[in-house]
Amino acid sequence: MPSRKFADGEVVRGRWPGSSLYYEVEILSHDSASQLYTVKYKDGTELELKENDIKPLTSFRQRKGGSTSSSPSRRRGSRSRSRSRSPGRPPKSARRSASASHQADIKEARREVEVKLTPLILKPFGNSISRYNGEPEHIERNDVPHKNTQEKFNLSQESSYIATQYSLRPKREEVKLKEIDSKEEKFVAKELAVRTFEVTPIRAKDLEFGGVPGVFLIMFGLPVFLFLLLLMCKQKDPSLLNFPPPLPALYELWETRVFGVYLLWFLIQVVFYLLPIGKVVEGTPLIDGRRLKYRLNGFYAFILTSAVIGTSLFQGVEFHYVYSHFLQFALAATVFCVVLSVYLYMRSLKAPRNDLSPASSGNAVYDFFIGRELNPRIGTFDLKYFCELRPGLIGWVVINLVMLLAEMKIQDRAVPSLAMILVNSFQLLYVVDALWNEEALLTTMDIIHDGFGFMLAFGDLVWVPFIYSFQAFYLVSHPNEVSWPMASLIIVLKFCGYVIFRGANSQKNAFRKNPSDPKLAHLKTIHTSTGKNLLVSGWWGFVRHPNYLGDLIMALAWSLACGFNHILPYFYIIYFTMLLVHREARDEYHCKKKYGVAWEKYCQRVPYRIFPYIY
Ligand SMILES: NC(=O)c1ccc[n+]([C@@H]2O[C@H](COP(=O)([O-])OP(=O)(O)OC[C@H]3O[C@@H](n4cnc5c(N)ncnc54)[C@H](OP(=O)(O)O)[C@@H]3O)[C@@H](O)[C@H]2O)c1
Ligand SMILES: CC(C)CCC[C@@H](C)[C@H]1CC[C@H]2C3=C(CC[C@]12C)[C@@]1(C)CC[C@H](O)C(C)(C)[C@@H]1CC3
Repeated sequence: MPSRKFADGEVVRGRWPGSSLYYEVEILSHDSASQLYTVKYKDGTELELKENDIKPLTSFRQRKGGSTSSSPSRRRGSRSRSRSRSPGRPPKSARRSASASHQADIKEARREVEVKLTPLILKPFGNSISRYNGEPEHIERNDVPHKNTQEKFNLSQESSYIATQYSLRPKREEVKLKEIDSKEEKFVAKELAVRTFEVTPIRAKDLEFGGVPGVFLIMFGLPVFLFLLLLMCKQKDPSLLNFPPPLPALYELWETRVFGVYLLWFLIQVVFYLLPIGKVVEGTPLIDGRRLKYRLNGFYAFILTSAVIGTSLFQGVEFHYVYSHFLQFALAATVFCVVLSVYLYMRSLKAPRNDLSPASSGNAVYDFFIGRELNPRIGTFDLKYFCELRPGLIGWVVINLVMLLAEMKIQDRAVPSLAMILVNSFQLLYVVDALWNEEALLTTMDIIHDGFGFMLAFGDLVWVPFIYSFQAFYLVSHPNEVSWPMASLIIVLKFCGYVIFRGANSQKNAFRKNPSDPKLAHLKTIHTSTGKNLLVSGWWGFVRHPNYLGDLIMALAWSLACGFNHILPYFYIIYFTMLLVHREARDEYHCKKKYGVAWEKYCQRVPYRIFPYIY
């Protein structure tokens, strides 16, 4: 008898751990001692699978959807099909009485659900794009004309029949999980009944950020607020009780030369981004199953930028110009961002529907803000991805350096103050960490969910460089002498925050990359109907957003370095708390939609969102 059933190089279907879904995999090798196959999924993930969890491709193709098997797993599969078929379909009476156009809408809606859910079935990381909490393989597809899609459907239906558990959990947890599963099925059925037509047309959606009035206010209010804050900070006594300084007229702040310098900076970053160095990776699957490619060279861009800045300093380039024209630079960046946002909105009008962001609504003002197109690209140049990490984030570090030099010049110091050194090095660490872990950006809400519009353009290109450098800007004109014991406490605080922030982010990223990573074997998970599991121990069992907690602790350390004379340097932590609390609520909303009852279970087990025992 042969000791192995599948040969190296053979393409088969392998079960995705923790789920009953099968994906195409290639057999890489077989270990005769452990009887495990090493297989490679299409997204590059390599896992070890038991023979039982591997099926030949043919076994999927030959079977028909309407199996009559009476095995428990099959019974479950067929039950689910008939269950989900009815809620996904409008009631018969409604269908009979519906007008032709309504029928067309329904067909369109079904097609949409189909298109959105297809990648969920075939790609292990596919569910992040779904706005829909359902077991996709059970959706009725009678209206789908595409042969391949039908094939995929048969395949995925088949996959749901095979419910042998590839378990990463202790056996007793299985019973609990089955309970969750059955609750989820009911939840899914209910949700389907309510939402089949609601999820499809983007116009029938809840708007975030206070809807149209909210985003209108943000778009006009934030730039004004930014200039007020910078002007206040330049005052000798920047107390909040003082009357806010008058805003200068725009033409007084406009300098074409400054705008030229800003454009030059932007172009340098474009050139660095286009350099063919660094690994190319695939992002999460899009609505149509495509995966965009991204080159990870942010860290190289940072090294090259440092070399350019170092050389310019050595050549005697006057960096003080940036400090003395700081407001002019902020205006140049704002103008650039407005032009960019208009361009993004205009081009999005021609974008195919599949390329639109799940956050877009059909309302022009709202979409201008949130971004209509999900991944606007010029050729391979990804505008959102580029702006998120390059000109603004690296610009923030350069501005901090400008402030450090300005402090030495204005305060006539031979060396920068300890406070300035702390702020500069803490924030440098933060930016380098983001660039080093660039790949993690691909799974953030910004890349997966939000479009590229005014919100991210302004956030990335104006808010980050000019507000996140605010503490360094403050220290230039408001010196703060930090004692060494105080500095030590602040360093410890920053270190604790960093450990939590990095530990949580790395743990989640590693788990999402390879759920059966042996290093994570000690962690408990909750099964979800999407095939992806949720961590319920480790950092993610402490609070539901441990990475936000770490981020906030670090932010506090940055502010503390500026002393207690004014509240201005604490603006960042106040704003950041609001941003993350709001972001957490948005993420929670999306996760609830995605994971349904499993998410509720997670919330029960991990009751606090960000701050243990507080919130
Ligand atoms: N400095 C700033 O201004 C700023 C602003 C925003 C964010 N950040 C930082 O950026 C980093 C990324 O933040 P983010 O807002 O994109 O969100 P995030 O917390 O990294 O990601 C949220 C996603 O993680 C997954 N997830 C949630 N709970 C999980 C669990 N228990 N087990 C496994 N996966 C789970 C879910 O997605 P899936 O299940 O689909 O994978 C969820 O949508 C954070 O460290 C944050 O502090 C910084
Ligand atoms: C209305 C506006 C003021 C909202 C502005 C929000 C932006 C400032 C943030 C939205 C997403 C944020 C983000 C980072 C910085 C701030 C935002 C652009 C980030 C680049 C910071 C470093 C992290 O490591 C990160 C790369 C994960 C992160 C991504 C999200």
